[in-house]
Amino acid sequence: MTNSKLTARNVDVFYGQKKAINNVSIEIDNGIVTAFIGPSGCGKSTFLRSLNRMNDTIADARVTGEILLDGEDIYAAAMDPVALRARVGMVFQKPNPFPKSIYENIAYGPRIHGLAPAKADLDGIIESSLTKAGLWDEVKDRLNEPGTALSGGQQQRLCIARAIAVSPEVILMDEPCSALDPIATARIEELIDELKESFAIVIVTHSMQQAARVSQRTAFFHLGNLVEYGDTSQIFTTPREEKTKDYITGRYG
Ligand SMILES: Nc1ncnc2c1ncn2[C@@H]1O[C@H](COP(=O)(O)OP(=O)(O)OP(=O)(O)O)[C@@H](O)[C@H]1O
Repeated sequence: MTNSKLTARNVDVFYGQKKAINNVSIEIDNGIVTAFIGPSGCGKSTFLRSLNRMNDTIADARVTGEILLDGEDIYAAAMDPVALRARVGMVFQKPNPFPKSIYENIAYGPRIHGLAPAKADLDGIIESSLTKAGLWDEVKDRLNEPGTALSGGQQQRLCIARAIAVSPEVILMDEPCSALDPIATARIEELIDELKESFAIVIVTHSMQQAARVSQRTAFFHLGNLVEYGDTSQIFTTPREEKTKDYITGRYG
């Protein structure tokens, strides 16, 4: 019955003594885009990072509760965080290609994860990842040029191609369009819509218009709490909670 890819149960996240996420439980489904919205500082990015253990890289961050990927506890001792982050990939706010060629940006992941034993396999992964990210036609004749020489929107699509290259199951996107102009933003939004067929996608966004455009389900966070979670159309037309209503009508945030 359930199509749940990620399940969080009673998750708290602390930075030192400070609790940034309070008792969040949520199911994130396959085949759709889930948006996290809420005012600045409400914990959207913190919670997103707990879904692939990116918080492990922050010295005083601590996660309690349970997060399951296909029923498997991602915080279990047996879970390798590097392998986990290939399964649950991430795209950041600012495009961050490696200072290497377009080709090498994408080749890195498949190489370290042993996905491409021969050069032909790697070439195939590079082409298919760039194609899925909607960038192949623009870069196929310049794969040896630096990734950093691309436009901002192209760099972000390169970062999406890099995430796709290791065949993830989930892609987490933390405000992936905030550094992009409206045309590049529209291109990424179209891409997100196509990618949801193959991956569960979670996007943090400050833009309610963007959440309404790209997502099928929306989670509204406030002061570290998950206030309301439901179908995007319901959240934006008939929110159950007063706080959600205040936020979506622009009363605060
Ligand atoms: N590395 C950190 N160390 C200590 N506190 C942090 C750290 N990162 C975030 N916080 C705090 O945790 C809370 C949640 O921050 P977070 O960045 O997750 O919110 P957000 O909703 O994503 O905000 P924004 O929309 O502004 O990006 C805030 O009070 C923030 O100051």
